[in-house]
Amino acid sequence: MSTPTWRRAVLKVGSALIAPDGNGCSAKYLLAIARFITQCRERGIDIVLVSSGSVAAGRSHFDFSHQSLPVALKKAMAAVGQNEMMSNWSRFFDFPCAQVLLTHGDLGDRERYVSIKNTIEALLENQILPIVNENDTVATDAMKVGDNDNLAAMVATVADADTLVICSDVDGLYDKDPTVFSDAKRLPVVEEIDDHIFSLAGPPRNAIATGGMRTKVEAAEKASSHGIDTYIVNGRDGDTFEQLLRGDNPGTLFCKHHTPLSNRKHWLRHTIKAQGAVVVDHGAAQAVVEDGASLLSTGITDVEGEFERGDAVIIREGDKALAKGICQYSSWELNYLKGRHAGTINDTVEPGHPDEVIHRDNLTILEENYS
Ligand SMILES: Nc1ncnc2c1ncn2[C@@H]1O[C@H](COP(=O)(O)OP(=O)(O)O)[C@@H](O)[C@H]1O
Ligand SMILES: N[C@@H](CCC(=O)OP(=O)(O)O)C(=O)O
Repeated sequence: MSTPTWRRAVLKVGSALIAPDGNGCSAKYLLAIARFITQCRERGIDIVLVSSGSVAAGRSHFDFSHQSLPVALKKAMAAVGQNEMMSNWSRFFDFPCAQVLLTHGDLGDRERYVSIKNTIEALLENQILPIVNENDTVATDAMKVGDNDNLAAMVATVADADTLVICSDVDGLYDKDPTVFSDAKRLPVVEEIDDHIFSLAGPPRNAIATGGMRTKVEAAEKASSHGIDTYIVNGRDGDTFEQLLRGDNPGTLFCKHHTPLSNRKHWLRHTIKAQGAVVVDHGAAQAVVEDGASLLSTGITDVEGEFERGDAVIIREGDKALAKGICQYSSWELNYLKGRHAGTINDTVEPGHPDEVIHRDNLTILEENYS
């Protein structure tokens, strides 16, 4: 029996595969995907499924035909459709499925992140298939991921997967949108995701889809920097899964980085959202980026936005975002402390509170080519 060399994979299935006609739940493409999931499990590969389709599944219960959906109605569709999407999946498996609904707010909070990690681990240990979606009912603009490609990459990180497979309605990333240009060519392998790769990725053409190719490349960037190989494949073509099971690449493979970021640095960089910024002078910028130092109050020239102790902020020099980290002081405290000598902090704000505004262990560099 041939086997891909995966240990644990996250499989993302887009709305177009759940509801090829734009609403309801169909078995048309899911049968082959479910078979693939079962075959992977039989080969000892753990699978976590990230499934879109709750809005499309719930759409048929509402008398609404306009193109643009009011937010409350979309959430209502997701609430009723989530149930149907879950039972649609369950009927293909003779093992139990678990519903896991997440928001960016959950993944961005370290305590909840660890709780999600432990829950997924416990489900997998007990041969239960976790089926993840965004919790659309509660997700607001401030706390949502917004698309399931990026959510799948975050789930791959939290689940400690080595492979992410994004199943869509195209064969992979092309040099231009193949649904518009008949001469578009597929890129079988992407070694490095740079601005050129992002420039190829366009929006979706399908009214029920959310992200298009752009969010898939964003997901691949998040995953590969965590040491996770990412495939974009065509979930409409049953042969895709035969090829994957043989260890072949039927779509586009985005290769993992060989020196991935640690779990914590990756979470800081790709999961937690910055609530504000601290602007620093040249000396502080050099110390943080080149010498790996913590950020002290002396080098801070300005504070932007309102944030609490423990929030993530961007460290900027002028317009350049240099780093992101967890700030040990609130914005109002920093407005008082900026430019002051670090040694005075304990006395002026709170005795015993650390001198570092952002400790180097809680900081990730965004601008590697600083000079
Ligand atoms: N360079 C590209 N290569 C492939 N597809 C592209 C590209 N640019 C834009 N697209 C569009 O992205 C779509 C896939 O994204 P989307 O519709 O959001 O799928 P899903 O519902 O699976 O998330 C394709 O059908 C295609 O129209
Ligand atoms: N959470 C939404 C899915 C959002 C989404 O990213 O959809 P898609 O672009 O089809 O993967 C739903 O279940 O309908």
